[in-house]
This record gives sequence, C-alpha cells and structure tokens, in this order.
Amino acid sequence: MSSASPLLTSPSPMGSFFRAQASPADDRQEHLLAVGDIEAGGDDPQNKFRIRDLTKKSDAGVTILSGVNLDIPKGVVVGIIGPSGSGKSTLLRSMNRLWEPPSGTVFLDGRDIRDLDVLSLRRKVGMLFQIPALFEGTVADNIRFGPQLRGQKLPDHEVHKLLALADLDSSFHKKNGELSVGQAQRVALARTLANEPEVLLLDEPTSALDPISTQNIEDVIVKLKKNQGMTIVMVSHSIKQIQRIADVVCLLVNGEAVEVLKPDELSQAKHPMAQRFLQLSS
Ligand SMILES: Nc1ncnc2c1ncn2[C@@H]1O[C@H](COP(=O)(O)OP(=O)(O)OP(=O)(O)O)[C@@H](O)[C@H]1O
Repeated sequence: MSSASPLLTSPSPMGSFFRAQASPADDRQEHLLAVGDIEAGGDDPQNKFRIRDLTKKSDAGVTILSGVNLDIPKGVVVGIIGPSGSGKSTLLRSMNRLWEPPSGTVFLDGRDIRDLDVLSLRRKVGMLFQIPALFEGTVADNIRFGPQLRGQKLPDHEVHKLLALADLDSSFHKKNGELSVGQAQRVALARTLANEPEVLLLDEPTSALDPISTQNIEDVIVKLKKNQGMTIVMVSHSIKQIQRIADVVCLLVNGEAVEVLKPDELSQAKHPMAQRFLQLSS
C-alpha cells in the first residue's frame, strides 16, 4: 500500500493498524491518514513511534489494551480519546515505560524502548499528568531539576526563556504554594521542556483546570507544535480541545484502537461504540 493511501476502515488480517501520516512541514493540517497492514507501516524513518500489538489484561482477565497498533510520525500531534477505562492512560504510560506491557512492542526512532536506558527515554519522551506535582522550592528550582540531575545548571536566561514560553515571566522566584493549579501545571510543563524532550505525552493535562488556565496550556501546546514541530500525544476528554490541537485523533474503545481520523472528520467514525461516544461527547 502506498503511504498516501486514503483512509480505509477494513482491519488487516493481523489486526487493525493505524498510521497517522505527517504532512509536509509547511502544511501540517493537510495530513493524510491511512489504515493498512503492518508491513505497509514498515520501518518508515518518519515514524517517531511504532506501536505493535500492545496487549494487556488485568489480573481478573479484563482487557485493558487489545493488540494496539499505531504509527506516529515526527511532528504530528495525536489526540487520544475514548470512554473512561478504554486504556488511554495505559497506552500513554507504555510509551515511556511507566508501565511495561507484557505483550507487544513500542519502538522509538526504530528502537525497542525496552533496549533504551529508562532515564534517557524519559528525557526524550516527557510526560505531563492531570494534576501537577511540583517539588518544594521555587519555580526556578523546579525548572532546573532535570538538567541538575544530569549535573548541569540551567542558566537564568534559559529558565526565563522557558517561563516566557509558558507565559509565566514573573514567576521565577515564586514558591510552589504561591501558584494556582493552572500556573503549577504550566510550571510542570516548562520543567518537562527543560529536558528538551522530542516527544510530549500529555495525560488529560487540563482536566483539573478552569477554562482560562486550560486555554493557557492549549496555547503553549499549539506553540510547541507550530514553532518546534514537536511530536505530541495527548489524552483528552474534550473533543473541542482535541479539534483545536490535534492533527489526527485515535479512538480507543475497550482497549482497542478502533479508528484514526482527522479531527474534523470525527462524525465519520464507523465503530458503533466510537459513534455513541462521540455523539454523547458533543
Ligand atoms: N495496573 C492495573 N491493574 C489492573 N487494572 C488496571 C491497571 N491499570 C489500569 N487498569 C484498568 O485498565 C482499564 C484502563 O485504564 P486506563 O486508566 O488506561 O483508562 P483510561 O481510558 O485512561 O480511563 P479514564 O478516561 O477514566 O482516565 C481500567 O479499567 C482500569 O481500571
């Protein structure tokens, strides 16, 4: 299958395989999507991540992830949506080894992430959670944390640059307790960015925030996408947010990646549970 194949919905004999295909860098909105077989996904060097047959059941035998196959090219923003308990966080956590899947493989830049040093992996693949957890000390201390672990002192001007990106210019000396949850989340994001990640995994980063703080975080994500071409995978319960930020949307249902669509084509979802979820969400 050519890499420019249109969206197909028939699963391959080896299970559903989804590929979020990058557009030319100057026009990311015009990306194409394709669904095909695993061989067609191949070893495309454009793929930042290749996820193959990720499967997990709970101790009680309940399916958490069921043969998830997903390709994520460099510079693409993938939104992950789906009902509660469909495995979104588990999928995200399996991409930086916060969770080790018993079956299946995640490749980063062509390498099985189990073969990578876990600290370097998590430096490359930064993650942000629903609730920001800052360390004691000042905002600047938090932002310097990652580089400090590697024996480097991030100079003041670099800290200021990250604070400016997160719209926190005047917060350099502020202490953890002096910040709102929204500001704390932006500090957490700036702290992650201080590690110069190549990928950001965002697990419902705005679900605990008010609408203004939510928009602030979304603005930073949009800047990272536009200015740095960062690869971003974001779990969200907000369709509106996903439509604003993502290039492609992956729908998870009962641990299965059932559809990958453009954000403005969600109404074309064919899987019955995906349709129902989208109807109730909009
Ligand atoms: N370590 C674990 N052991 C057993 N079950 C687990 C474990 N981790 C997650 N689960 C179960 O796996 C399912 C998927 O969880 P997950 O948090 O990935 O879903 P989710 O789609 O992110 O949900 P939500 O939208 O509510 O955050 C849930 O039923 C959860 O209870």
